[in-house]
Amino acid sequence: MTRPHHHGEPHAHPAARRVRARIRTGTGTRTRTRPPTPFALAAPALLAIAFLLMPLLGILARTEWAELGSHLSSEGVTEAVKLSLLVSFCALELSLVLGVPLAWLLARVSFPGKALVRSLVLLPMVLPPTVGGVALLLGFGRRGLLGPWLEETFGIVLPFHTSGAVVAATFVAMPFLVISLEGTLAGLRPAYEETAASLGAGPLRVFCTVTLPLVAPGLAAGAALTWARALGEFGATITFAGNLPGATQTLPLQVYLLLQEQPEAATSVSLLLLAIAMAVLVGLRGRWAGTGRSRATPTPLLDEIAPPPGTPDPAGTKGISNTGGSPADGTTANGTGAGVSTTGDTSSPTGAAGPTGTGEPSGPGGVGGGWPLHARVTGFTELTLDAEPGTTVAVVGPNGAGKTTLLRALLGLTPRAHAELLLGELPVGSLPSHRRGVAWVPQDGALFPHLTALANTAYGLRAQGVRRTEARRQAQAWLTRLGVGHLAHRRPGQLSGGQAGRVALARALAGRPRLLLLDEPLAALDQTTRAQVRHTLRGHLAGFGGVCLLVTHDPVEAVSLADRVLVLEDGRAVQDAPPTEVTRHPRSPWVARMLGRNALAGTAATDGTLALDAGGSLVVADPVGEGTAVLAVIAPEAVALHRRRPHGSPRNVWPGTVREITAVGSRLRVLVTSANGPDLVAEITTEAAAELRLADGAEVFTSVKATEITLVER
Ligand SMILES: Nc1ncnc2c1ncn2[C@@H]1O[C@H](COP(=O)(O)OP(=O)(O)OP(=O)(O)O)[C@@H](O)[C@H]1O
Repeated sequence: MTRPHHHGEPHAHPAARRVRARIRTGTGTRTRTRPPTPFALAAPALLAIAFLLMPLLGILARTEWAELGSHLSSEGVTEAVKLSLLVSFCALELSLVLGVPLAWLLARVSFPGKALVRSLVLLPMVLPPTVGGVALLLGFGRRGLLGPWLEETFGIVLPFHTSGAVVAATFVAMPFLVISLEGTLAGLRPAYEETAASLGAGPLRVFCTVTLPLVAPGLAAGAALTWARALGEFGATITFAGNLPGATQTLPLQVYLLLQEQPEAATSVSLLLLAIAMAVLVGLRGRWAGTGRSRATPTPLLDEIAPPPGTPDPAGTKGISNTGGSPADGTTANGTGAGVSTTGDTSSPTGAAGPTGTGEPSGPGGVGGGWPLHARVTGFTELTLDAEPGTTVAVVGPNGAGKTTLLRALLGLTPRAHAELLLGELPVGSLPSHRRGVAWVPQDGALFPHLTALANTAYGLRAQGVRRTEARRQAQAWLTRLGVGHLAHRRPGQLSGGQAGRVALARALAGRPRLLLLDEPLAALDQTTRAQVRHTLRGHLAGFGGVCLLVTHDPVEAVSLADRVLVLEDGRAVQDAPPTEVTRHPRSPWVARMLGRNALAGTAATDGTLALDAGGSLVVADPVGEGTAVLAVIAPEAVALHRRRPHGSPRNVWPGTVREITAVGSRLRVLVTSANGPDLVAEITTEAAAELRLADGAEVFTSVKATEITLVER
């Protein structure tokens, strides 16, 4: 073998060996040769490391280890330690109280001057702390802007008081918390919070039960860093709060003092602060600035099979993950509440109780007790939609047609379209999303990763004020009904995609919505599984008493699950009809093709033929009025293929080339493109294909009988 080998060459240059990186891959470890590091970069980089290391080594070298104990236990130092702990923890608390809402504001709310506010947050990080101290004096000092008012109204004098040290430490340390948390919040998938709102949770509840637990690891990292920074604060403290033993003389100030009187003791205290700072940094391992790290990997919805090996951990358990958060149970907040309210409530989705009034999962025909839908949507998507209770409407259309925009408009989650929405007698279009009673199951389910399947399912009921035990009982019943009752205590990360999908559906239905929005519930499934799950889903939808809108790209799903198919194109409804009607008379080339039909757009000509928009003409059996714009729909089975030009009755015949052959069950679909005629898909038997010796690139003729062409007015 002549290939140069990389392992263990006896004569390889050591430097060359050094620059080889071992790369871990899914299948093992392989070596790759990196370009050598330029000396001009490596040398100053090493110098920088030495520069940073030297002072630390200095402390270690000069520490009198034998005296360390006595230095650290001296009265002044222990007093300073206590004070430092008090000040740093108070500063952390204040930073949390003020900084968490500020981070949320920066991450979630658009307002003018946001960039300026962000700069203001960052300012204490770059400002010399002594300048910060001066600024604090001028703001909160006795002769500052706010100082006299604080003193007169509350009797608070910050300088020379421990509270002053807390203010100084908060001023310099809080930015670390805000920046860290803002990054984590910005990386959180909005689907979790949006789904929580669609289940009836108000913004504060969503923040406390979904947002905070999901960003807990990022928050903890930011808090640790903030605390460490507050503990080490010196410049602003001494300038603003003074150096008063027992009141404001914290550890860093003590170090400064000791340096003049007792340098060895100063070294010992410095070592203590250094050890604490190092411990915090090692504990965080660079996690604090982790923008976007708290993303949980979405799980495919309604997938019956386990995710394939190598699928990223759905719980997002690596790095700063969502699962590391405190297990805030979505069912613990909120007190007694309204329970299941019934009539007259125009603002709460709890009006949608089941006919039994118990909110118990009911059999087919009864979850919502019947909520007809009337929606008038304006904006990017423009349409009017009316549907009787229990109707499932499949929303189909090409990419970018406005399907998601329609769903988000009905949820009140997009400024791009507005929906006047009437559910039963209730106008909900002007209500915030959590008060509409519109449940949404996004494509990946968006189960809250920090809650069990049971708590996920109970979430909507709890948000609507149902008591904890009752909510859990109903949630368990829903899970059981959807065949996942035995998985109630598992977290989403421990569920297969299909199981997670069922839980997501149970969660949406348990919240007793008046309108159910499903976004491609079967998209992630393989064909066989899809058929099984479609059957199950049909059963569950039959039991839903509201209207269900189901976005799909799958024609079989649209036709088999829905009572109506709404075809969207460019934000407009081009057809809204029962599946049989859409299949027989598709009103747009796109939907015809989606349903496996050939669709040729054209205009009726004087001689009874059809002038095709793409060029050429078509002989039809039943001509329509001259000038009428129509769509000629041709089933693939009606397209015949020939090796030689067919003779005989007047037929539509075009020469073409075979471009693609795909198997559909036991038959073959053949795409034939033509320079002088339309591109057509023909469906033929495998025997016929063999007889014609069809292969990619084969020259053939396509023919269509005039009687096989259905004309649909456009
Ligand atoms: N936030 C946004 N700002 C501006 N344009 C947007 C925004 N979201 C979507 N669009 C645009 O609006 C149109 C409709 O988008 P929408 O997501 O509703 O389509 P869709 O039918 O759901 O498509 P797909 O099948 O690809 O999911 C697209 O042209 C899209 O580029």
